[in-house]
Amino acid sequence: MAPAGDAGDVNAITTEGLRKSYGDLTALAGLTLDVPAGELFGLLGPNGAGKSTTIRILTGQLRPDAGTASVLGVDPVDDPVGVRERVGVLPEQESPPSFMTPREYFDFVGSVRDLDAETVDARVETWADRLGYGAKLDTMNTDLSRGQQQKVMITAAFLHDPDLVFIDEPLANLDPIVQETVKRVLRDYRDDGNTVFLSTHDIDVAADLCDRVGIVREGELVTTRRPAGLGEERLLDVFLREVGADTDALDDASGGAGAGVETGADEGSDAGEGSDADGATGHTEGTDAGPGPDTGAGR
Ligand SMILES: Nc1ncnc2c1ncn2[C@@H]1O[C@H](COP(=O)(O)OP(=O)(O)OP(=O)(O)O)[C@@H](O)[C@H]1O
Repeated sequence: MAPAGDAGDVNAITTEGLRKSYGDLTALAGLTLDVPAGELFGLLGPNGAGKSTTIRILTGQLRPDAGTASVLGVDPVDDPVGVRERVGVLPEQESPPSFMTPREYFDFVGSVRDLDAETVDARVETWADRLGYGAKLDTMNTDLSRGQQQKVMITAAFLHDPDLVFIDEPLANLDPIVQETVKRVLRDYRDDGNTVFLSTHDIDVAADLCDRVGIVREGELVTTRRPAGLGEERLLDVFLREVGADTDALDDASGGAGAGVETGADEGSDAGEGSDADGATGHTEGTDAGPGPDTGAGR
């Protein structure tokens, strides 16, 4: 774990002009962002906006076509293994291996992570207790519920005690009780001085959980906001405006709509037109009613 004093001192993640295309399809169109160490950051965007692509590049699974990135001071393009050694990763909808029990899976992860057996046992006990699935440690993974499998995957992502974790859609398909447990775990982890980078298309999750939210639209970061500092404005309103949503198509925007909305390419976004608070990151920083200007350089 990172020493508590490190929080906010440096950026855990920096990207500059990340671009990625799959054939003719542009998934990332120059994504620039900074995430300070010690922040619980959420990348929020509609389906297909480029969130998973961003995480895959930052975790060294995918090479960008252009642009630069630094993760805990390591370049994920030059040294993808170095990044993966330092961070925890929980991809969307990942399940533990069907032919193992959780305990066997953690032993496997521990050996890959070069952890001794005592350390693995102690950490597994702590995490299983914390997430409330200790009685299932020797049950086949296929016999676990979806929520229990997600808890196993969370434990695996945290097993080597990384300073930074990437989690793609952390609460998808989890019941409200498990969601609250996972939120608490992520907040506690942040409170210990570590960094969380999550992606979601769920505005309520982003608003409730994240210190700061970056809204991504068609492969570009169009604004960042601190949900706690929004005042009367709702993150939903900011999201709908920034992604250029066709609000006429929404039956009732105030009823939690927004996830999965279609983007209109040229409508309603002020991408790139607002004040650029830090001048260096090149993206629009939104009005921040929080403790100070949201420059992306501190919490
Ligand atoms: N391997 C691939 N080959 C071709 N196209 C891809 C590939 N991976 C992603 N894409 C496309 O790139 C775009 C961005 O995808 P990405 O998965 O990064 O979006 P996302 O914001 O994570 O979406 P979601 O919220 O639906 O998971 C989408 O249009 C997607 O169809």
